[in-house]
Amino acid sequence: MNKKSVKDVELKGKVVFCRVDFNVPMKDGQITDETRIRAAIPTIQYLVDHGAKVLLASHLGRPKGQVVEEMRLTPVAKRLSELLGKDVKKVDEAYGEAVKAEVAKLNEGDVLLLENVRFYPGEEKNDPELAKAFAELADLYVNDAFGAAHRAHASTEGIAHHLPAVSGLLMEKELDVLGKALSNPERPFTAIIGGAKVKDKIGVIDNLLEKVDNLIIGGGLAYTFVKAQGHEIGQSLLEEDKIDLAKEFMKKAEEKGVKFYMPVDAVIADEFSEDANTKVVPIEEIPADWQALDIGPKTAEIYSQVIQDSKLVIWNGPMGVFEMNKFAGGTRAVAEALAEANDTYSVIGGGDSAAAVEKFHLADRMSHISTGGGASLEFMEGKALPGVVALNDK
Ligand SMILES: Nc1ncnc2c1ncn2[C@@H]1O[C@H](COP(=O)(O)OP(=O)(O)O)[C@@H](O)[C@H]1O
Ligand SMILES: O=C(OP(=O)(O)O)[C@H](O)COP(=O)(O)O
Repeated sequence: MNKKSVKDVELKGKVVFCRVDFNVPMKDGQITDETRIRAAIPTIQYLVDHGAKVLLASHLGRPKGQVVEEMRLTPVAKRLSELLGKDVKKVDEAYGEAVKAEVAKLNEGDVLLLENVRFYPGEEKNDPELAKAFAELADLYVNDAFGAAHRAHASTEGIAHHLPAVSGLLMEKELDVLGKALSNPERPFTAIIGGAKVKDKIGVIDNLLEKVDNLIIGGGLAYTFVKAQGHEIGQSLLEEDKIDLAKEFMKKAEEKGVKFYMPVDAVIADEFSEDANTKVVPIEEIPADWQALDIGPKTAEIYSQVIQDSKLVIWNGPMGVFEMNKFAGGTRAVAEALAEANDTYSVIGGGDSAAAVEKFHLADRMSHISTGGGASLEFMEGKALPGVVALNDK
């Protein structure tokens, strides 16, 4: 990588504003998957070992510029403290006089976690004033938040214009591994796109159609495409204003010779709940008051076969609502197919996809689990990541 990293700069005695991605899944105040916290440890430990005073900043969820009690980073500070084996103090703000006072008390090797940066409206707007306020806390900026590197926000991009700015070790590793996989992809090259962030991912598909041999669609995303094919989808997830775009993608796939795989059957439910009544139906037979919450077994079989026949697979987004056992079958089938495909280089991206693989105890059988979903997709599309571009060149 042509960007400076923590290894290229003097750290001793420096106050370091280190942006990490602690956007972990939570349920009832408990962290349900700590992959992203663990992934940030090497950089934090490196900073500690080299005598820096470490300020950690992250977002959690999408609080939209307001304080949302359930999105405080307090549970993360507690878990981080256990993982690091040292006290991690947490403040309830992310900049300002009170925070400065805490920073002034730090000794070399101390770690202080700031509050969720998305509690401030300026964060996502990349407000230069907020970026300056963050920068005023520190001597050096380290970006280790690969998962948020595709966002040009005050703590991921703006701040880098006010301080010396370098990458963390996780950021460096992600860019290295993904870059190598993509520079000359082995073929057949397959992308599997699922999950629920329809708006974010639908644009990515356009670019992927230029690169891949097979494109597999699953998860909540799929039903906008199913609707575009002319089928009724009942209460399933739908992005109404993306139906025309979905049609265009299917046409483009055909023109480019990209094989486009969509669900042929689905597990449907009469409500969004673990206790729902469920059945498996062909994709064109979803009743009006039911919703599709997983791909069906026939679809899972077809997808597994495509995976077996691929040399490189990038997977982003679960095939169904895997958090509920009744709707985990499709995601499990895809994960197992990847685990069993010994000749296939598998790259898993996205917090939820990583959590799913972890849940099925298949994590160590994947070639690379990226901490970034949207970020890894944008990188693989060949887009510049603003959080990386803003760092100092070597
Ligand atoms: N058919 C579906 N309907 C509604 N939600 C779904 C469906 N399939 C998957 N999901 C949800 O998508 C979420 C993950 O979406 P997303 O954040 O886009 O993935 P990732 O974090 O892997 O990038 C999961 O919480 C899952 O429950
Ligand atoms: O979870 C994240 O993205 P991902 O679900 O695409 O992996 C990152 O923390 C970025 O979060 P955002 O998509 O709310 O900007």
